[in-house]
Amino acid sequence: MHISALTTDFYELTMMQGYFSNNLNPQVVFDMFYRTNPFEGGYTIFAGLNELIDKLESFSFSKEDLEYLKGLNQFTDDFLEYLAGYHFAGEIYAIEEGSVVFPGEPLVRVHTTLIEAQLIEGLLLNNLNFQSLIATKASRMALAANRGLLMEFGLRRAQGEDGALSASRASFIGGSVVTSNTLAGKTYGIPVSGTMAHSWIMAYGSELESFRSFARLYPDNAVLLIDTYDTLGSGIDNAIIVGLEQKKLGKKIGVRIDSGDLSYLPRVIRKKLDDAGLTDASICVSNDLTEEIVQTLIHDEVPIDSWGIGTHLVTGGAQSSLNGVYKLAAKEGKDGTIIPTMKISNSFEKTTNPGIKQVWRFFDKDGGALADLITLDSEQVVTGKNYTFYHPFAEADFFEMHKENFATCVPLLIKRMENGKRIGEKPPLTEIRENAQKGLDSFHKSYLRQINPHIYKVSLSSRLKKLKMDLLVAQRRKAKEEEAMANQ
Ligand SMILES: Nc1ncnc2c1ncn2[C@@H]1O[C@H](COP(=O)(O)OP(=O)(O)OP(=O)(O)O)[C@@H](O)[C@H]1O
Ligand SMILES: O=P(O)(O)OC[C@H]1O[C@H](OP(=O)(O)OP(=O)(O)O)[C@H](O)[C@@H]1O
Ligand SMILES: O=C(O)c1cccnc1
Repeated sequence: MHISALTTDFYELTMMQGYFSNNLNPQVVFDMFYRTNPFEGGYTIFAGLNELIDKLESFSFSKEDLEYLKGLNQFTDDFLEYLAGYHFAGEIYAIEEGSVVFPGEPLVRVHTTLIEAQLIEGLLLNNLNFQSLIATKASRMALAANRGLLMEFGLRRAQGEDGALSASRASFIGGSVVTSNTLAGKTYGIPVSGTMAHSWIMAYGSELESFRSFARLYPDNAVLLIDTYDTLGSGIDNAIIVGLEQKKLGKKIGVRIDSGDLSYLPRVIRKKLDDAGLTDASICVSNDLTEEIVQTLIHDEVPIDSWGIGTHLVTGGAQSSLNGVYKLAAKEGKDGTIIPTMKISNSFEKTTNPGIKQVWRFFDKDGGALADLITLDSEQVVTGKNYTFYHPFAEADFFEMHKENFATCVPLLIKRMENGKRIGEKPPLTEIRENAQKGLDSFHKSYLRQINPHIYKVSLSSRLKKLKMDLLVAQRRKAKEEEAMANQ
């Protein structure tokens, strides 16, 4: 999957040229993390990683790309020559794609040279932010639908056809079952499916004739759209006529309702289908569905078997982006040692966590997730020991994780790329999807609920907390000394 290395913010290139000409190119570690869960929810599904790895493997500048850059008259021949030979040669540590993740945790660690690390920021954030947003939205919709059949119909409403394609991938990871986007079927192996448009019915002389024709053509997947003229006046009656004909052939039908009161209509239609002996006919609904509408309909026990959702699934609806960022966490000093770095902000919440870090997830004996601990990578976390979990922002808050209270602890960041190449096999999308479903199952449902979810605790180890505080104090002392010097 070749992506031009011009897929970068222009300031990366100007900074890179500066580093290049000043001979400033130490080894660095960048972290990708996000600060708040989307949709006011309690979690995020991490998605986009394996596509990012594919893209990084071939991220390079073509001859035309370099000519374009030359034409901007801002780059030296030496630097352009360097770019001509550029390919990503770093290491990537990342949490497994499909995992349930939380704010503040490093989801990806990039270990490479400063110049290389800078170039990939836009590509990395674009892939991970968007796909994680949509996978999370899909999982919320699938949970709201009580794991009912979620059909992704987003192509016509997504942000560009490329946005539609990656949204189909992410949505499948999060919990949709089929896509209407045929290219997503071919590209990712997602099952494709669909019903029929109003134009099908309107193209025929009669609604009945159009239903009959479709059912004969596609006897194993005939979902008849019953709201073109009059849902209760003609649509359902014609669907029942065709349904009974198909039943004699040993086939079942479905109906789709795309307008009207989606709480009232399915109940009436279910009764009519059942009374006609078509108890196995399915009911699909669509029309600007949101997770809130889905949840309300499920709560009201409306008899719906499948949900066709486009707009609010593939765009994120009310929230159209995830706020993932990419920050320098460590750099190589002059003597080759690794120096932890942090972005110090006036707000403690925006102050980053320094150093090369690991994330450990603690589980109880039944496999239930208890809390996550961010540690320095050099720390060993084992069972049979007590751990103090420090609040990431509230300086005086902590709790004790006693050794009797957890059964296992697992490191989440694993090396996925070395020398710019993927380690191991690329997992099939179905495996990533299963990982997401298994991950969700390991959390108490209070963390997953749509409104006011319980806050899952992500904490700092005592060593990481001490490093952070030491760096903060050192930085403040330095600032005070500089101020005093300036006032002399
Ligand atoms: N992320 C965190 N890391 C460490 N300590 C935390 C964190 N969040 C909360 N605490 C501390 O843990 C204790 C319990 O926290 P809080 O009251 O927020 O959670 P709770 O919802 O009541 O607890 P629980 O989830 O155990 O039911 C408090 O002392 C609090 O300061
Ligand atoms: O509503 P969404 O969640 O985006 O889902 C996709 C919608 O696309 C189709 O409608 P179409 O574009 O034909 O317009 P319509 O609503 O007028 O039928 C379909 O009938 C759904 O209603
Ligand atoms: O197959 C369908 O029913 C479908 C596909 C895309 C958009 N709306 C509906």
